[in-house]
Amino acid sequence: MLILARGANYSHHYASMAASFCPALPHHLKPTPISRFPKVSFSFKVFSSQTSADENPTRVGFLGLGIMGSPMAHNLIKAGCDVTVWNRTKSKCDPLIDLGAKYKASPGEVAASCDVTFAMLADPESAMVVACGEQGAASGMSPGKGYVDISTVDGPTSTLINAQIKETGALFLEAPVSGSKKPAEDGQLIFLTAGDKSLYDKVSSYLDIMGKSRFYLGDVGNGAAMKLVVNMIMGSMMTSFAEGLLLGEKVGLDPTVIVEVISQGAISAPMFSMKGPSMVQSKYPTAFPLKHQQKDMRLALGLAESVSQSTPIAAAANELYKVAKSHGLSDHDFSAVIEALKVKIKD
Ligand SMILES: NC(=O)C1=CN([C@@H]2O[C@H](COP(=O)(O)OP(=O)(O)OC[C@H]3O[C@@H](n4cnc5c(N)ncnc54)[C@H](OP(=O)(O)O)[C@@H]3O)[C@@H](O)[C@H]2O)C=CC1
Ligand SMILES: O=CCCC(=O)O
Repeated sequence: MLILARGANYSHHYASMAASFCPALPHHLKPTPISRFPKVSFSFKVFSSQTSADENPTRVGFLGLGIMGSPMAHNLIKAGCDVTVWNRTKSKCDPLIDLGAKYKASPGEVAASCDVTFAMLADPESAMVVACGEQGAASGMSPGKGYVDISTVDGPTSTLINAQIKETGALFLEAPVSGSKKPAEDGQLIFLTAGDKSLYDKVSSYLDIMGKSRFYLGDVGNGAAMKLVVNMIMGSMMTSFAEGLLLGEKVGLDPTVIVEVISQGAISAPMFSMKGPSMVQSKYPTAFPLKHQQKDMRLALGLAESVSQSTPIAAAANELYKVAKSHGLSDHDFSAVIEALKVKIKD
């Protein structure tokens, strides 16, 4: 029997379910008060009252162990899941192997040895090659298995990967996340999923280990679109914030006070409060690399183009990210875009 429930009301039930097949759930994943989950959610969380440990996948693959993938895989291992990892740069697997993860030498071998495989890759190109390239995950897929791509990519890329995975008889779910390095470490990500509903149901307990909420959005492409819309807004907000800080400073205001004033008013946002103090000191410790934010602006502009939607603010913001990249700031946090506005034009 399927039970449909508003997310907030059934958090205890979810944690119990996760606990049922990931025995060593850490304290924060044990059944918790409902305050851990959003009070209002426009999505329904869906689960089956008949779900049991036996019906759930028990061997989990994880491909791509960068800033996000490493802590996400770490949380699965900490929760007692049977995790097999792969990363292009093998050394990034070592800390997880030390924690008990298994290792395979290619995405295809991971997929062949696991029931469900998650992938967290940099961009459309790497997501494609890891899923569909030689020795890619698709080469190890077969009926009964599932592939969950968490990377931020565009809808057309996701659709191509879906088609390749489906040809093997396996299921596909796109599941990009909102939330950055710290939420990934804390298991507080927001999953924006679309694709095979039965795979969504099958992996929901894993999503609940890595995240605080999840949305099922229907057909493949909707998760990617939601993620790109959110990140387009975020990228434009950051450039606007940077402009304001620099303008304020130039007219003699203390930028630290500007950050404080903003934090108390209608435009307060966690992003401004978290990143503002370090931006004021021209420090950009990387949580979300600037090159990925620029990639997301580019993909969002492509999405807008595909439906003839005007997005002039995002287009202008994208130019600043491009300038910042050309100044060698790709691997800094995306808040380093402020440096693009400090660049002096030579006489
Ligand atoms: N950081 C953040 O705050 C967030 C990021 N995202 C999105 O998540 C994804 C991952 O982000 P993040 O972890 O920050 O990025 P990182 O740059 O830290 O990690 C990228 C991963 O992709 C792998 N990779 C890159 N190119 C290739 C390739 N050609 N073949 C195989 N593997 C490749 C890297 O392997 P290697 O280690 O060998 O380089 C690494 O595992 C991106 O799509 C990003 O937009 C989403 C939400 C938040
Ligand atoms: O894609 C990156 C998102 C970063 C965030 O949501 O803080």
